[in-house]
Amino acid sequence: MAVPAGRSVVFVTGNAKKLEEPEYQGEPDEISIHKCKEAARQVEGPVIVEDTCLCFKALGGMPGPYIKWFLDKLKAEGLYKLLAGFEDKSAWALCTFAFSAGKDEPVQLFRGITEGHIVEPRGPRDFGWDPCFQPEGYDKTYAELPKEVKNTISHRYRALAAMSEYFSQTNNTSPESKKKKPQD
Ligand SMILES: O=c1nc[nH]c2c1ncn2[C@H]1C[C@H](O)[C@@H](COP(=O)(O)OP(=O)(O)OP(=O)(O)O)O1
Ligand SMILES: [Mg+2]
Repeated sequence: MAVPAGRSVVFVTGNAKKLEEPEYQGEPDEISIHKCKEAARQVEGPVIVEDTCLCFKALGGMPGPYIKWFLDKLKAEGLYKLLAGFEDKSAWALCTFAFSAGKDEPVQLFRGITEGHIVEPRGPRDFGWDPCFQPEGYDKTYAELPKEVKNTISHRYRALAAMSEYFSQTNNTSPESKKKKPQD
């Protein structure tokens, strides 16, 4: 039976988790902005959120922000197999930090990208898609690289560096921090 024109359909559930569950969809920037605004609204104060995408060149950037669900269903092996029909195995990891000083304040984005290739999974399975991502210039996957190395080249490190650069500049321009700045 059709829904009469102009009437909306009410989703009835006693389970709040079902309403919370859907993750935002869209372009990575949009998702981060939305996620950050929602967090600032709920926290009613300054917030930082982060979103990570894994983008396959041959698939026009997909799975991108949907990587969590692809990984959940396909595991690292399946992500590699997804590219079986393509010669181009290149990919990039994108990390976006989003900061807002509070609800009704603008959202500032900080991005970090690491280029690489999708390979047959190698190394420990303790973090997400690390076993199937091999960063450019290395013959090891993120999972095989020591954490100290991953942490100097990763998408997240680069986004974090951009964010700390922003905050150090902001602090340097405030009169308070100028006073505290050590003499050089
Ligand atoms: O460096 C990484 N190396 C390997 N895997 C990674 C990395 N960073 C995130 N990941 C995984 C976690 C999740 O399966 C997906 C991103 O999803 P993403 O929405 O950003 O994270 P999430 O939903 O787990 O946490 P949040 O509550 O902050 O959204 O990629
Ligand atoms: Mg998420």
